[in-house]
Amino acid sequence: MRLTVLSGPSGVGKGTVVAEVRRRHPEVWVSVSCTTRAPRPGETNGVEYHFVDVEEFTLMVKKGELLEHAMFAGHAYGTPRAPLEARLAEGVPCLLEIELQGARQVRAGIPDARFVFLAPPSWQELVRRLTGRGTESPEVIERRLDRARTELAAESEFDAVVVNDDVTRAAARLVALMDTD
Ligand SMILES: Nc1nc2c(ncn2[C@@H]2O[C@H](COP(=O)(O)OP(=O)(O)O)[C@@H](O)[C@H]2O)c(=O)[nH]1
Ligand SMILES: Nc1ncnc2c1ncn2[C@@H]1O[C@H](COP(=O)(O)OP(=O)(O)O)[C@@H](O)[C@H]1O
Repeated sequence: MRLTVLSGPSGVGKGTVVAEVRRRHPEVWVSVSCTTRAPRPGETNGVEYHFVDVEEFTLMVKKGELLEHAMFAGHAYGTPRAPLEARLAEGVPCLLEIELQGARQVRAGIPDARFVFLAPPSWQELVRRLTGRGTESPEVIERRLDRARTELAAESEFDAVVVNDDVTRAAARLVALMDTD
C-alpha cells in the first residue's frame, strides 16, 4: 500500500515537513484537502487547500466525494476521494496530512495504509512554534492547544512516531517510512 497518513498536533510542523518532502521527493504525491477556513496570507487556492464555503463542503459530503472529513477548531476539512484513488491506482506514493479523527476514518476504510505521527520535541516547543507562527489569534491558539492535548494522547494508535526536532531529518525519516521505491 502506497498510502501514508501523517497526523500530529497543530504547530508541530506538519506543513513544514510536508513542504520539505515535496521539495526533495517530487515523486511523492501530496493530497490537497478542501477546507472552509479562510486562506492565511501567502496561501493560494488549489495549492495548500481548496478553499470552499460551507454549502460547497456540505454538497461534497452528501455526494460522497470526500474520503474522510472532520471539524477542526470550528472549520471543516476533508480529503477529495477521486484524485487520491487515481494516484493510488497508478502506483504513485501518496501522502495525506490530516488530523486525528480523519486519520481514524482512513484507517477504518484503508487499514493497510501507513499511519505516522509527527511529535514535538516537547510541549514547550509545541507552544513556542504555534505562537511563533503568528498566524492565529490567542483565542484560536488556545483552541488548538486544547486539541493538541487530545492528539498527543493518541500517539500510540500510530504505526510510527517521527519527532520533528530538525525539519530535514524529520522529512527524511518520514520518507524512509513511506513505500517510495
Ligand atoms: N480530517 C482532515 N484533517 C485535515 C485535512 N486537511 C488538513 N487537516 C488538518 O486540519 C488541521 C488544521 O489545519 P490548518 O488549519 O491548515 O492548520 P495547521 O495544520 O495548524 O497549519 C491540521 O491538523 C491538519 O492536518 C483533511 O482533509 N482532513
Ligand atoms: N523542526 C522545526 N524546528 C523549528 N521550528 C519548526 C520546525 N518545524 C516547523 N517549525 C516552525 O513551527 C511553526 C509551525 O509549523 P507548521 O508547519 O505551520 O505546523 P503544522 O502544519 O503542524 O500546524 C512554523 O513557524 C514553522 O516554521
